[in-house]
Amino acid sequence: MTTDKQKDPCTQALHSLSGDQLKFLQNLPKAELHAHLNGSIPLPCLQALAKEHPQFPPGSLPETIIKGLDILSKGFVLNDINDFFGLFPAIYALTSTPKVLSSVTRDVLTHFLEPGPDGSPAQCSYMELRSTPRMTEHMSRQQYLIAVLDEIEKYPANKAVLIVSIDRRMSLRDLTECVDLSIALKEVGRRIVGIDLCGDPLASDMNDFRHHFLRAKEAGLKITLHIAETPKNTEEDTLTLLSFGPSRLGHATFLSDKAQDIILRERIPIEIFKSLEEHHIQWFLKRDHPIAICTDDILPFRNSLVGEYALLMADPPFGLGLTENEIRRIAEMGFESKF
Ligand SMILES: CNc1ncnc2c1ncn2[C@@H]1O[C@H](COP(=O)(O)O)[C@@H](O)[C@H]1O
Repeated sequence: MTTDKQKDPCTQALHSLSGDQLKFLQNLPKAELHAHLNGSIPLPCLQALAKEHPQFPPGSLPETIIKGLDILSKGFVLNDINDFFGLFPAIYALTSTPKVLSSVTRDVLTHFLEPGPDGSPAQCSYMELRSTPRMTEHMSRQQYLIAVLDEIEKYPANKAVLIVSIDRRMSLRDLTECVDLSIALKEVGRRIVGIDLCGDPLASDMNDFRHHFLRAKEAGLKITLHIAETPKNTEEDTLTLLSFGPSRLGHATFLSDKAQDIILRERIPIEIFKSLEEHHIQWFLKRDHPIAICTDDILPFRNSLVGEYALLMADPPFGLGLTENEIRRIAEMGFESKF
């Protein structure tokens, strides 16, 4: 019988490595450029939070949270992107106050930037954490951003920075507020380096968002965009997003020839998650195009940055069987693509 754990591609790849190979990957300096805060909370931290949540005394957890935690603890399998977005209301119900948000931000930064509980080296030495400012009954979007920034800024600037995510499902009013806040906080010296576009890949007409992304760019913020994430994303949508002048792209999986030409010509680095998108990593590598290996959401996907690198190193069928030199070069590309 195979367990869920054995089926997970990162775990399989890690298990297939020799001790020396694992050590090489653990000690390799790595940058994490694409991790969503609420998708990156280590599962045990979220479970502990549900147990001792100030808002939910024992026995009073709402059904949606219980169900969401159950799916996350069994391991989520990505078949339909809408099932994926359906997981977040349960997580959000647990991270709706500034205090809890600070605590989960600390947990995420600890997971990535501090040595592991078994004494293994930190997953990475530089992290661009991203998150969508969320207004709840307990906090404004500004309070949200300040809670996250206060934790990030406990680390030196060469270790941790924030990218503000804009959700494609946002109203223009909320989008305006998020961009205004990002610019204002950057201007007073807070550590926001860029703006991201995320959320349901098919929502909204991106022509309506262009003006706000250009405003952010003019204020010195870099732009990264989730782009061509599903086969249903149209060429028109992809070309509209490319017209924003992004400095990096997330996923970029289902590209038309025209979009590919622009991305290759402008050498726009791609943030890649191999466990999800095995087929196209080789395509970019063959063309010597800059990529950055990232985790995206370790909470539902049960991956890790070292696990993603193990997928590069492990021999087929568990990985791509790349050499140490090739992997070292890929890790360097991550640092070269930082904001
Ligand atoms: C699988 N790939 C993906 N594609 C698009 N958007 C994604 C995503 N993974 C995560 N998010 C976005 O990040 C939010 C959670 O983190 P924050 O609340 O911002 O910290 C999700 O609600 C979703 O909008």
